[in-house]
Amino acid sequence: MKITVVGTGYVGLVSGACLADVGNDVLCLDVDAGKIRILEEGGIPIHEPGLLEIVRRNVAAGRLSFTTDIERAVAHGAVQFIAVGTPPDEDGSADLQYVLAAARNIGRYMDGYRVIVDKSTVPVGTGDKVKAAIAEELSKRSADLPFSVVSNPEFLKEGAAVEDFMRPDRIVVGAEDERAIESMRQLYAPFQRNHDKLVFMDVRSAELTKYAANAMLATRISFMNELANLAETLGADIELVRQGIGSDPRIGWHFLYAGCGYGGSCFPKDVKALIKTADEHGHKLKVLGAVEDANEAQKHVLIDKIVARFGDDLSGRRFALWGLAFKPNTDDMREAPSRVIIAELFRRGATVAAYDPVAMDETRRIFGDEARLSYVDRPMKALEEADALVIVTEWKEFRSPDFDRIRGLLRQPVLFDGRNMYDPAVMRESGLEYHGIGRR
Ligand SMILES: NC(=O)C1=CN([C@@H]2O[C@H](COP(=O)(O)OP(=O)(O)OC[C@H]3O[C@@H](n4cnc5c(N)ncnc54)[C@H](O)[C@@H]3O)[C@@H](O)[C@H]2O)C=CC1
Ligand SMILES: O=C(O)[C@H]1O[C@H](OP(=O)(O)OP(=O)(O)OC[C@H]2O[C@@H](n3ccc(=O)[nH]c3=O)[C@H](O)[C@@H]2O)[C@H](O)[C@@H](O)[C@@H]1O
Repeated sequence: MKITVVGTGYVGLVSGACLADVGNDVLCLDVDAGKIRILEEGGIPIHEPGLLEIVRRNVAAGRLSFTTDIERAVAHGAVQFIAVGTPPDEDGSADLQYVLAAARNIGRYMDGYRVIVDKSTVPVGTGDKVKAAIAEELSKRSADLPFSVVSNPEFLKEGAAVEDFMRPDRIVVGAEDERAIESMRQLYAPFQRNHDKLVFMDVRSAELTKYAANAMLATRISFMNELANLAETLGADIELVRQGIGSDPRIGWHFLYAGCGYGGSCFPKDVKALIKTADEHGHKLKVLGAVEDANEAQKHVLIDKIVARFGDDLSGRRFALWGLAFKPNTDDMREAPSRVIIAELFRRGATVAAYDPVAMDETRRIFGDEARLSYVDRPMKALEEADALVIVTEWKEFRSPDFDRIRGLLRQPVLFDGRNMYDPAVMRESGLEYHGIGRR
């Protein structure tokens, strides 16, 4: 099938590469010429495990190419995926300018039937706006061409995006005409060979399904974070509580880890956007409001612990920080808890020596020439002359460090673990003063 993907970010590039990998002829369009240049030179603009190999393989096979030429991109695909950003506007609502610009471009240049598939996360009703934008462009040039608008929200996780796209739990499709339903069935056939994963519904329900999924996951995390803080006060251990409830299949094991708050490009913005949509329609989503507040507070939990241990004035103190990205296996720093922690340490006069396997360049871009922040190329180097170690992201390489060395290198053997990576009993035996989230 000939497919165009508009937007070569996390979702667009992964979708385009994976759709090419099953034999489709995919053209990816981006307005960011810098990104297209990187792709044309054989690189990828993001860190995503497995993605570079799949991109190179399909480019070499002639099934995947890149362009900034809008007209060519619209001419190429019978199916046009829209996978552009929907960042939060000032009031928390999703900013649809990129989605609607992509839709207008399609309306401006299409020359025959097109299925326009929205993969961006968009508020309920956006399908209608996309339809209207395309129709308006068609009418401007008096073209009477048929098209269908489909909602096909994406559920991939950064850091596991290729695997998630290739082996989805479900494929949600909001489509309201037979021609579009048939196209989507054909397109996704290679991804559901062992059982039917396609869930068809109307466009509005599909749009809401995406927000419901992210909001539910964010709710679980905030719930566990609040319980962790309570457990700590009560002398209980949240990790044991997690094991005690996760085995109930009605609750399940996933997304029950307490930590120093959720970040990333989606949970924070999607929770806000859903609250805003509800507000606009006279509904107050009380639970989600609390989920958001709890998460904002949770991003300060490590700072509260540091202040309780070292005092509010941290001038002259230096902290080693392991993990900058909002989660492991990505260089994405959007809404990363590390940003709040670094800023709060600076505010109190401290300096930071940071290590992250892949997100240091991105951090440099954000903090610029900041003298109080230094970067090291190995985790242990961060510990030299540091008053304590603060772990913010649970990269695999932090799982089993040499604790004796950590104790030996730090000025004081204090460890703040924002992701509950270690067993407090083992830490005590190692002579480290351990501060986890909700541990005893
Ligand atoms: N990042 C993630 O893990 C997931 C994101 N989503 C959703 O998917 C959407 C895209 O997210 P990301 O891939 O993270 O965004 P991103 O910001 O990484 O990439 C978006 C890309 O679209 C390009 N773009 C903007 N306007 C364009 C236009 N008119 N024509 C062509 N290209 C254009 C930008 O230059 C950029 O490269 C968002 O709505 C997001 O909520 C959904 C599931 C997972
Ligand atoms: O819409 C999206 O963009 C995506 O958002 C999330 O994916 P992502 O943000 O890439 O990463 P997650 O693994 O969900 O982690 C999000 C945040 O929650 C935190 N988290 C996750 C799980 C957990 O148990 N505890 C916890 O604090 C992580 O540290 C991270 O900061 C969803 O998991 C995807 O299904 C969805 O497609």
